[in-house]
Amino acid sequence: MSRNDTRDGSRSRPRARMDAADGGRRSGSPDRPRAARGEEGRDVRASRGKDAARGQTTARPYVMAAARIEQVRQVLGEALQWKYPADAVLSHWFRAHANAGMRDRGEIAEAVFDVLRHLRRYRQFAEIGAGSGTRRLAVLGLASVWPRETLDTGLDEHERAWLDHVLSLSAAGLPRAVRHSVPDWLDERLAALPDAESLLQALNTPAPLDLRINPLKAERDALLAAWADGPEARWAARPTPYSPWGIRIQGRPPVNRWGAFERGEIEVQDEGSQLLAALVAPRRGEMVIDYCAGAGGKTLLLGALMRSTGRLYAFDVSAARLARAKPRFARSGLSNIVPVAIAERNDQRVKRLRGKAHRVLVDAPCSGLGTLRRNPDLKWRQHPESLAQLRQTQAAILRDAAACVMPGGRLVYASCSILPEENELQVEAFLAGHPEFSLLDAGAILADRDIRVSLDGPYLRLRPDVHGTDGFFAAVMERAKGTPE
Ligand SMILES: C[S@@+](CC[C@H](N)C(=O)[O-])C[C@H]1O[C@@H](n2cnc3c(N)ncnc32)[C@H](O)[C@@H]1O
Repeated sequence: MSRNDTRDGSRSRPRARMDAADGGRRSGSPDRPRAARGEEGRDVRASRGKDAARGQTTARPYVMAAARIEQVRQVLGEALQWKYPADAVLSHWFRAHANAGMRDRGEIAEAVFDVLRHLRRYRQFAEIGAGSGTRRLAVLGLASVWPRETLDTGLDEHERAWLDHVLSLSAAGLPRAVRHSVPDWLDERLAALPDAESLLQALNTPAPLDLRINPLKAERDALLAAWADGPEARWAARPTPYSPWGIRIQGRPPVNRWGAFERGEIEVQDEGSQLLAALVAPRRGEMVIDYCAGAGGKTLLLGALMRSTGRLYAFDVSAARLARAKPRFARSGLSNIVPVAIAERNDQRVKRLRGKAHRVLVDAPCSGLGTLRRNPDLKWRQHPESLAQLRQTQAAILRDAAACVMPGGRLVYASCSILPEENELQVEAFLAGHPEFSLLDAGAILADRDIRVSLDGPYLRLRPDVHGTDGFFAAVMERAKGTPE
């Protein structure tokens, strides 16, 4: 990892969550690197549950628990500097510690992400007590991963007393921003949303792993039936509630080593992202532009919905991200995708497509705050100034992308943010300046595909507490027929 590069491709301090949308960002191209998600190992939580159910504790010698606390402390020491996304820090650490086994990686990643999720509350706890605060954070993170008996073997008697004390404290009396561990500026914004408390709680709960079948190569029921009789059965795969292509599994299996993944029959993708492609509703033979294609998460489903016909441009300013999409495109069997690395403004290839596309998707670079279940560090890495910068970028991209839509064609603006300033307010400002576009009802478009999502108004607004997906927003706009390009 170069010291100047962040996951979102920006330099130095991250400005945006560029690719947060798919359960994986970094999650195929999962949301988070495999190692960081602990995918290579057993499911730590499931395994812990089994131990607990048997009334056993995992007998690890002192040296093992002490070493693990130190490992988590080291990773936290780097991650809490906020120079890089947490998953990049973990990947880097794992590369430097190649002897760390699969279970080690899973436990370290889980403890680190737990700390990032509850950082503000844990920091209050860590203030009480002596010694390294980062070590105490590591202990709190591991307390969510290990049985207490195991953890105690790595602690001295003062630490044990401290842990007894902080674990006995009730969070009920704490201010909401501390209780749910969010910065004040974010708490203020989220407070303006309906049911803020339940949203905050859901954003702090780790997400399940969502997969998507490739409709060109697989059929969901057949795949689920095959898995029910195979080694995959332990992951309790089941259909997602809304997406006709989605499969939800419990735990973190090494999906990218499964035959179905290698054959291009499945991808990792949050159900919300899948619904977004359904909303674009591309048809066979059309010309479609995925304007911010990134590593191709949505492009893949769009291409499959077009049955690999027509032309699907995958644009992005980041050639590196498009390069990461190429193996996914190859696995998928799609032959209608044309990846193009474009310039940020005034790109000649974009200009040549003025007024020509049936559908244009803008999956905008955004704060990614709808994906906090998977990327809890984003709430500490974003700030009001970075949001202001993002808003300008989003508005500029929307304007440029809109010019490519043909009269009678559709423009879909989407983000994996839950903040109105990146969503509804962007769309309203765009519509105010572009009277040739009008808003369509997202729920009705999904209903045409037999996807029934309860929505309040014309937008697709998904929330983890209501829909069980990451937080997503999308607006569908249609360009009036007969309007000049
Ligand atoms: C949210 S991510 C896209 C995720 C992707 N659609 C997926 O499903 O995997 C936003 C993307 O916008 C790209 N981007 C940023 N500025 C852009 C611009 N001016 N034009 C096109 N793409 C841009 C970023 O490089 C990033 O890959």
